[in-house]
Amino acid sequence: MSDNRRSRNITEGVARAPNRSMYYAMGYTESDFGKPMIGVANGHSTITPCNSGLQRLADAAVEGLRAAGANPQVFGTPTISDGMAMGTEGMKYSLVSREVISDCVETCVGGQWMDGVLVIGGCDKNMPGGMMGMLRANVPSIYVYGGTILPGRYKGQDLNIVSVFEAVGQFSAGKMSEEDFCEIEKRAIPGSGSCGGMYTANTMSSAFEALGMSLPYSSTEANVHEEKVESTRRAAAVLVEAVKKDLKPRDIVTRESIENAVAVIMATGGSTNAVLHFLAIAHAAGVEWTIDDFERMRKKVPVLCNLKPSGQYLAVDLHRAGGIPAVMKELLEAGLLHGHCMTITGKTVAENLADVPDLSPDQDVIQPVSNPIYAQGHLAILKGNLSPEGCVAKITGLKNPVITGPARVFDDEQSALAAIMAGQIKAGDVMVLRYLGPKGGPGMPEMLAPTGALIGQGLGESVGLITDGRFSGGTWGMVVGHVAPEAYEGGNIALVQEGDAITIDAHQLLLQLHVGDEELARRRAQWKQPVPRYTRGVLAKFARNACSASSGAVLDKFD
Ligand SMILES: CC[C@H](C)C(=O)C(=O)O
Ligand SMILES: [Mg+2]
Repeated sequence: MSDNRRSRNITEGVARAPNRSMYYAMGYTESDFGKPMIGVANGHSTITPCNSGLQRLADAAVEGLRAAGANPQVFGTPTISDGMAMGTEGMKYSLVSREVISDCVETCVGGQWMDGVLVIGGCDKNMPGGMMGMLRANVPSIYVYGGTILPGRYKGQDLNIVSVFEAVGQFSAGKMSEEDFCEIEKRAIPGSGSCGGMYTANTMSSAFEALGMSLPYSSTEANVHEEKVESTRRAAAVLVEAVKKDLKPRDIVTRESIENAVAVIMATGGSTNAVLHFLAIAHAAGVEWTIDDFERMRKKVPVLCNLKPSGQYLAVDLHRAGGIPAVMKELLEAGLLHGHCMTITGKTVAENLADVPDLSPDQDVIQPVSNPIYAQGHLAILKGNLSPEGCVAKITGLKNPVITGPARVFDDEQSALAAIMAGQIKAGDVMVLRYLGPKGGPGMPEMLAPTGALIGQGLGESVGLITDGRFSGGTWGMVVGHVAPEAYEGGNIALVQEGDAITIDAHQLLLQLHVGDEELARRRAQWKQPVPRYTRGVLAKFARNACSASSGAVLDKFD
């Protein structure tokens, strides 16, 4: 703690008297100035069930920091709810909130000259935003995930948020009664906690545990369970030890620990958003990492976990089966993790995993590496004339891994969803949803509403969908996101016309528009960049400063 704000020596200490006086107003006593000042970034919010159960975790963090001899300084971080914003104009603020949260953490830690920070978050963007802020501030930090939600129940079936999105398609296709549709809506979300499948929130929390920035087992605990409160108290004590050792985030987040995180993302079948967020996290950490690194990792890491959206189980089932340590132990023993990487516990990955038991034969959530669900990872980077910078698709478990079909072009999400609901999209079509990228959306919204409706209508395996927007972690099927360059920047996706033939090829990792270069040149000569949808405020700032999705859609990429 090289901070003369707390020293009493007569030269530096005197000048800091006004700073210290402010602390006395907060109940500090003179002896407190010898203790570390540690921030608690509290994501509690009654905006969404993902964050409505965080206050008791913030309280536990404060108790744990005080008990470990530190001064806790609580500040708030905002959130929006992806589930509530999905399919509305509000979803354009989702990725923007990642930047707002990272700026908030960086600003408070830097502005208050904190010695460490414990960040608590729940909904999707809270995790990457918090991690980016911790890496920019680079004081000893720990991430505390708010915890996953328990399943809802109806007619003997587990329910979660994606059940409702898919019910929209089922009901619109006449495959579900109105009574069932209404009951599923009311029962799917039983209380506080983040969306229960291996969707974006659980993907990022699990990845942070593998990265070494969260406590072992903590990423799959349920928000409502007491163990979540207990692990938060432990996280506070671990952080105070890290402050004493000056163990900083950039000592932990390295190219090799990011490989560990991506290996776990592949093994658990995680969200496509992890590609965008880990490009941004690597940028914040100053670590060299490109979109092609995901393809390198996909080829060598198998899918081991049977988890929703395309699998059977939820994060609470993964926790019961051994959690992320059980997955990491399988990968480490197969030589697919770097065991020497340092973690926030002060131990290496291998040391943290030393006492993890073997997989129980009584569970079928986690497969051994010797008998994986899929031999290679599911998150693939596709390229071709529609996305020369690379784009993202989940390619495992597809009945039709190659589709060539006529383009059905939409310049906004709402008209695409309306066409699906009206039965105007047929098997074999390739939907093109564009002007939804970081700049064009703006804000690169997630497309769970149309992809969920396609699944519900039974078209998930026969209709392709490509977009310069993003997908929710609940999306699966023949879908390709993060197409770059985006339409607003004049990418070839902007030149697609209704009926053009498009191929999505999961074997060749190809996204190709079958239109000749001369015709494309003719169309480009006639193309004009549309007027920006927002000219003031956060969406205008994001649109002006966001870089390509193929580099993480960050706002501070100036090189
Ligand atoms: C499942 C949907 C969830 C709300 C989400 O947005 C994500 O996982 O990205
Ligand atoms: Mg989301």
